[in-house]
Amino acid sequence: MDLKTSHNSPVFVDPLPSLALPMTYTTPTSFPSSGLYLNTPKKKPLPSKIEEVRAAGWLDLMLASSPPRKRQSKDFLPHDVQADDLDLRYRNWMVNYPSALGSFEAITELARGKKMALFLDYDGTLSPIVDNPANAVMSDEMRAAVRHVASLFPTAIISGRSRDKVFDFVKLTELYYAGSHGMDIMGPIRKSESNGHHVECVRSTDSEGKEVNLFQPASEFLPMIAEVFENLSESIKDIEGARMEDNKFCVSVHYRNVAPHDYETVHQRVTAVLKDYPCLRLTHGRKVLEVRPVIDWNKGKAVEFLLESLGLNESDDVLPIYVGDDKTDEDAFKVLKANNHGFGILVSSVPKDSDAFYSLRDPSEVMEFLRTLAAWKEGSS
Ligand SMILES: O=P(O)(O)OC[C@H]1O[C@H](O[C@H]2O[C@H](CO)[C@@H](O)[C@H](O)[C@H]2O)[C@H](O)[C@@H](O)[C@@H]1O
Repeated sequence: MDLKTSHNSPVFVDPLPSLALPMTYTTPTSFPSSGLYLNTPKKKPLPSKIEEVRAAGWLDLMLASSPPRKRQSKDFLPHDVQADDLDLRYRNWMVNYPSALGSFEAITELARGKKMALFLDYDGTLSPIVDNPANAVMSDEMRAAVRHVASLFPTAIISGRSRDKVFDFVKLTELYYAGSHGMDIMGPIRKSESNGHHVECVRSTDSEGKEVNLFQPASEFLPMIAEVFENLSESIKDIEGARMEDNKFCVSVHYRNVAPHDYETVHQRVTAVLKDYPCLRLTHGRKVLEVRPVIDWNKGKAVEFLLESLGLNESDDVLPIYVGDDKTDEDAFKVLKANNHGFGILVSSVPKDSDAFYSLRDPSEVMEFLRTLAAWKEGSS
């Protein structure tokens, strides 16, 4: 999908294969009017051949998504040779994406004399990937490591989950939280009232009564998201292992526990429901299809927004670091790279292309990195 609006308007480019739709759709009765909203042009029916190719693209993504966890991959590998091959490929890949732990000295060189700001994804970064999303708890050790860095640097968690849910897992009041892929941000009261995004914030209070800014650029989509959640739940209810998750401004359709021969059915059912919702789009994460509003907002924009709120956006003496494992985190890596302002760290145990600069293998390495960062900061101040 490649929607480009006229000059001065938001641009949204989605690198993923387009949905095999909409063939036709009805205009929703309540049409969100947010300035961030991108009008989807009416599409002509596509020839069925192209539809098949596009659907096949999604199927490939669904099959390839999310590497098996370590224990499982050993079960699948018939020979140690294959494990060695994987390891060799990983080590070759690390030439381009060096370990943030192995390169810690270089990172501290970059950080010297600068204010650091930390942005952390949740699933797959602070908690390991598990079969049931409700069980993706954070360990006490990880919580202590996050609390420690948050006492030393401004720290935010930016997750695809709803903000409330991610807070329930993390339970730390000293952080900022952005849920629903950045569409629900509870951040500090902005230092400057001028804002390049021309967005509106609402004053609110956090769980401790502290004054905060609440920014929800997709709030007009809430009724539509609630409706699509119901329709999708109904539509996939007979697919064994498929699971819905309500993330407030977006919806997840999980297929981690679905048999691979049913992946196509999951995709078909989801796209069939979405035909009636042209202002919602589908993206793909780790064994999850994510439905969200077509607005020009993502984790990258959330990082820019939070940096601005913290008064850290226009200064050369700031080093933002974003740690994440998923495709949606790439938007944040891209922003830091494009602005030449800080860098991303990709959490991955397999080689993959990324706009991150460094890598870490898994959440346990993330924890070690956070601890090392805190120890360095304390030792240097
Ligand atoms: O931005 P994130 O914090 O990484 O959230 C992205 C999605 O994460 C969760 O799903 C993923 O983790 C689950 C628990 O380990 C796993 O079961 C699932 O297969 C993964 O895709 C979350 O449940 C989703 O709603 C988020 O969109």
